[in-house]
Amino acid sequence: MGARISIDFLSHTFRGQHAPVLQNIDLDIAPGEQVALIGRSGCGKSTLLHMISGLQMASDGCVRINGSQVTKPSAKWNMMFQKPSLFPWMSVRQNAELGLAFAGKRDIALIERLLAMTGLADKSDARVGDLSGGQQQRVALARSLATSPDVLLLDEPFSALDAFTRASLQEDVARIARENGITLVLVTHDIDEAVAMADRVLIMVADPGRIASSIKMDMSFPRDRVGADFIRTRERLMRIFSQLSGSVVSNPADLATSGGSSPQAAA
Ligand SMILES: Nc1ncnc2c1ncn2[C@@H]1O[C@H](COP(=O)(O)OP(=O)(O)OP(=O)(O)O)[C@@H](O)[C@H]1O
Repeated sequence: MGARISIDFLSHTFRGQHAPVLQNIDLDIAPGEQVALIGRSGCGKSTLLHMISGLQMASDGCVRINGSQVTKPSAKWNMMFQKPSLFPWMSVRQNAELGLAFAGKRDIALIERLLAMTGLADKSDARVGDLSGGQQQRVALARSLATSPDVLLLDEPFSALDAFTRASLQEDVARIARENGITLVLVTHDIDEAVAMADRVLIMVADPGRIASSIKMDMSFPRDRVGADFIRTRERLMRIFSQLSGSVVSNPADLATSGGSSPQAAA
């Protein structure tokens, strides 16, 4: 079942630097909620995600998952990155089993179920090195799910994929997380991705990195990307984003470019 993530007045300054990269992040994410973090390049999204995962500790404040302070990574809150770190010479099944194997466990039936759930049933014995980028991301997803995580933390996991593969993975990950009650935090540059997957979108701004706006996505799942609700919501997000960053965002996938002055307002 999903976990509650509480972030209490978290601030961070990297060693050797004067200005904080993150300042006073105060955030509560409900169990099973799916949250997308969007913001210009360099505003601190990945740093915040790494702090939620326990890969990095904040200089002030803390992250708690189900009330316990996060001090190190855990198989209960799994990260997925843009590049899935898989063993290319091993089979899909062997890679999917790795998370469990590290925990000293084996559950063949579970792995078969996860491979079916992630659309890899007919690829179990294939060598991972022979798969496409999208299929490799599916293997990484199956491996992450094998330890029954409470939380999935996704750092631009689909950004290297073509548009069709990306859309199908976005739908599958959102559905699987929903069906299993997993809390999901997604870092993305892509407004469409945020609207397609999230219950709530958080807009981060830079200098110092902070959450400037929190917007609920009031739409049912699965989301119809060409429907009026989707298009209206995407335009509303782009408008809020443009106001906050002081520069026009005309393309839903163009937050990757840096720029925009330091915003003050919170929508
Ligand atoms: N280990 C580090 N030491 C010093 N500065 C760092 C370190 N890691 C990140 N930074 C700086 O912190 C800021 C935020 O980086 P971060 O990667 O969190 O941004 P981001 O919003 O995820 O960017 P992007 O969207 O481009 O991935 C950047 O200015 C970056 O240069």
